[in-house]
Amino acid sequence: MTVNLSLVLTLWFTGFLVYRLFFHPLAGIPGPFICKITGLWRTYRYFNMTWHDDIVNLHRAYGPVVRIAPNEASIVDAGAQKKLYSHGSKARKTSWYDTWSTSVPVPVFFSETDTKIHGALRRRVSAAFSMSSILKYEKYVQSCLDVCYGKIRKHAEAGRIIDMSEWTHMLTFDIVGELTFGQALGQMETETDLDDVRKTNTSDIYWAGNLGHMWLQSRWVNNLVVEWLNAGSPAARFSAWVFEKVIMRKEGRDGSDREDMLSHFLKMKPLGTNKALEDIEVVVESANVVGAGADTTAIGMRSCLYFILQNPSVYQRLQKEIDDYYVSANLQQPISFQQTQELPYLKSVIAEATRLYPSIVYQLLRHVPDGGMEVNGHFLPAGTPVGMSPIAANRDKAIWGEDADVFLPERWLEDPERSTYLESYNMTYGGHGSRACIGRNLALVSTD
Ligand code: HEM
Repeated sequence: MTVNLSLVLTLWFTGFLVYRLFFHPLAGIPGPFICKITGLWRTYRYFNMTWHDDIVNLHRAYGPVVRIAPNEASIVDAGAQKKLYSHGSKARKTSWYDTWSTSVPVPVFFSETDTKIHGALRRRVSAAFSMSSILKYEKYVQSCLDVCYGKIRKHAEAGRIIDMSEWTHMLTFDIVGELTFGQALGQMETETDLDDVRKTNTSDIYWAGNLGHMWLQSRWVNNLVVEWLNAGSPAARFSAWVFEKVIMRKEGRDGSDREDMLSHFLKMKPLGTNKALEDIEVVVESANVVGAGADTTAIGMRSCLYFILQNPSVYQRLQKEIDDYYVSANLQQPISFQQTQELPYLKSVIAEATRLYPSIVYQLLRHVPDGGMEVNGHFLPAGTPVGMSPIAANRDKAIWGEDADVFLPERWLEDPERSTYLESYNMTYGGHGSRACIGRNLALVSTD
């Protein structure tokens, strides 16, 4: 009996290996041997936080289509990019995104895979993210910048070392606080991680993102046992923090009397026709802004600072462009976002820095749409999970040229046609389709 069982298991395992290696629909796609057998290598690299290098190296080694797990291919290809991430794309998000929804009993528009429901969810909040809405809030962004500069100046004058990674993080959390809840989150004022909101949010993103490919996904960390042992899982603590803010606003206890994103969310129409808007729907949307907007924008700012400080000539040219503008416009107050749009070099430095180090580097997973897709001679059947990593796409030499890895703001200034072409392939904000970043305007106003 024991012999028979081990024989059956051996035969099953051999058949399983032979299928994955030779007969699977993705068998002909190149990639590391281990990835043809298991997805654990990719998941390990996600956890290891080296994916930004791994995925670029994989494409350099294996070409535009790489099998990164038995059932998953990574792509960098101009045609595929348009099919997956531009307007009118029929490609749906995969169940990897469920990892962001597990603790919430209502649809979340970041992770919703049904295109109709996603469209309705996105439409009801899109006005709050439009450029005209964000520009109405610009004075609150500026007030955060004033606090930031004032504090940094004081530390600099006292000869202290300033950790700009920390300051950009505090700054962007305060900005999203101003815009979402009508008040800064006290990060810069106290120079601490007040309420542990940054730590909780970072930990939530780390676990949810990395557990997305695993069975049970983020339930490994968002469950009653973890909550009991740890006074709340990261997601539960983060939601509870947002929930408290929503309830305080509803009960008039938060002291805010101005229009902000939360007031927009409280006026949203519920999705079901004869239902009342539930508090949890408002919590989800508010959490989206803080969760998806603060960390990403801080990373964008760090990318810009990194390249400016690494390149003294860029620093000098930028300084001159800004100084000249102040003189020619006889500007007495801080430059506004719309005025920064008249500074081509500044815009190109930001575009180039965030191209090379985009804030999100994981695979933006989609199912291949009906009819399948041909990429670089490989046929990918309909339904196959495929994805592009913004960093791999943004360093694709076929689009960006042999100098794709070089920081070259001038590439955006060569001629307007070339710059429009490059922007149409820029994946920093997830492409240009219906699932691209809704917070891009806020990110730009904060960074510029
Ligand atoms: C530099 C800053 C930012 C970058 C680089 C960035 C990048 C991205 C990317 C790549 C996606 C696509 C994700 C995917 O397909 O899996 C995305 C989606 C999204 N972003 Fe951003 N983001 C930034 C700032 C923000 C801000 C400030 C907010 C909120 C105020 C925000 C809210 C969202 C939301 C809600 C989605 C989901 C959109 C949907 O599925 O329809 N992001 N972002």
